[in-house]
Amino acid sequence: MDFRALPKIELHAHLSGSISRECLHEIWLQKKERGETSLEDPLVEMPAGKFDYDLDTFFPLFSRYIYALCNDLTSLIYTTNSVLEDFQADGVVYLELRTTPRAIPSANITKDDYVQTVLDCISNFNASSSMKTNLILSIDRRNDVPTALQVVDLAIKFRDHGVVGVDLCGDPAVGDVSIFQPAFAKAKQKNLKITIHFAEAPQSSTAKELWTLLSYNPGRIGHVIHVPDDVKEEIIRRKLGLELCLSCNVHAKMITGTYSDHHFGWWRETGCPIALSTDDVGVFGSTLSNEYALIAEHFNLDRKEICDLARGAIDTIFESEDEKQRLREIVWK
Ligand SMILES: CNc1ncnc2c1ncn2[C@@H]1O[C@H](COP(=O)(O)O)[C@@H](O)[C@H]1O
Repeated sequence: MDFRALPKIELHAHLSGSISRECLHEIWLQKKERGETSLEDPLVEMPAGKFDYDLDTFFPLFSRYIYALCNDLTSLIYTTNSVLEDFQADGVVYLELRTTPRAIPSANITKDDYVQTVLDCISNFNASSSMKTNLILSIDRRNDVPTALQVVDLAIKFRDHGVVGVDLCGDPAVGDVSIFQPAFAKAKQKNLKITIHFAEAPQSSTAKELWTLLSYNPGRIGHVIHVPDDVKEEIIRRKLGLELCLSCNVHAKMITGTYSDHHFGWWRETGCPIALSTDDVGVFGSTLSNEYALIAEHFNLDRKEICDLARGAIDTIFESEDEKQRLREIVWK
């Protein structure tokens, strides 16, 4: 089966984590030539073939390196366009990209400018391509309440310009998620969709945390690894959309075992819509077409089952019935 040609839906991709190493290298070369960076070459910092980032080494990669390199308007535009091109080249027909609004004071960029710039790239790309992209704004678990509310306010401000929802992401070892209640309540009240990183690591999977997150009424949840039985029952009862990221979970050792041990096998039987997703293709190196190939190989899915899986994700997109209909016509049966 040609997994690249298979029309696919990607619902869990972090913008900064989706930038290819080649793209980071190009940015670095340009800055180096202009004497604007003392950072190490991305191809040395993140060597080709190295994907074994775990949760301890993964998050600092952004705060210490990728954000330091992509720190002006030119690099934000260049990397966003490159990410969009990469998803389209991989056969993605509908993309929900997510990003954490980031102010870059050294370049005079506010969070508002950041979101506006990413949306401009998306809107230009949408106008000239068959792939449709929407944006989700992420709250980071490290945020305080005012910062989280600011993310929701930006999502409200830009909702008619391509923002469809808000996300909760970031290092699962950090933060108390119960403080975000006002932010998610406001998002819900304004009819924004909600997706949440859910039970990613044992320390972020206490009953208290998971029931608190479910009380925010997410339409989808991501990763969904360390889930106790009563919470599983509730997820199935609500038929929540599940964003499952196979290679990320294996490379980062977030699951025990390997591909064939992934909880995709368990959730598959539950009737919850599943969107196979890449999470951070720039870091973990597995495109969405490769994720489908891995699922087919390790769970023995035939062509019809793969097409059904790809089609199933349509039900859980944060978009209109018209867009769902467009996708139902182009995703293979
Ligand atoms: C293991 N998977 C994950 N779990 C939790 N948060 C993740 C993540 N992968 C990425 N991020 C979040 O997304 C940011 C980078 O993209 P943006 O700058 O927002 O575009 C990271 O800093 C992290 O907060």
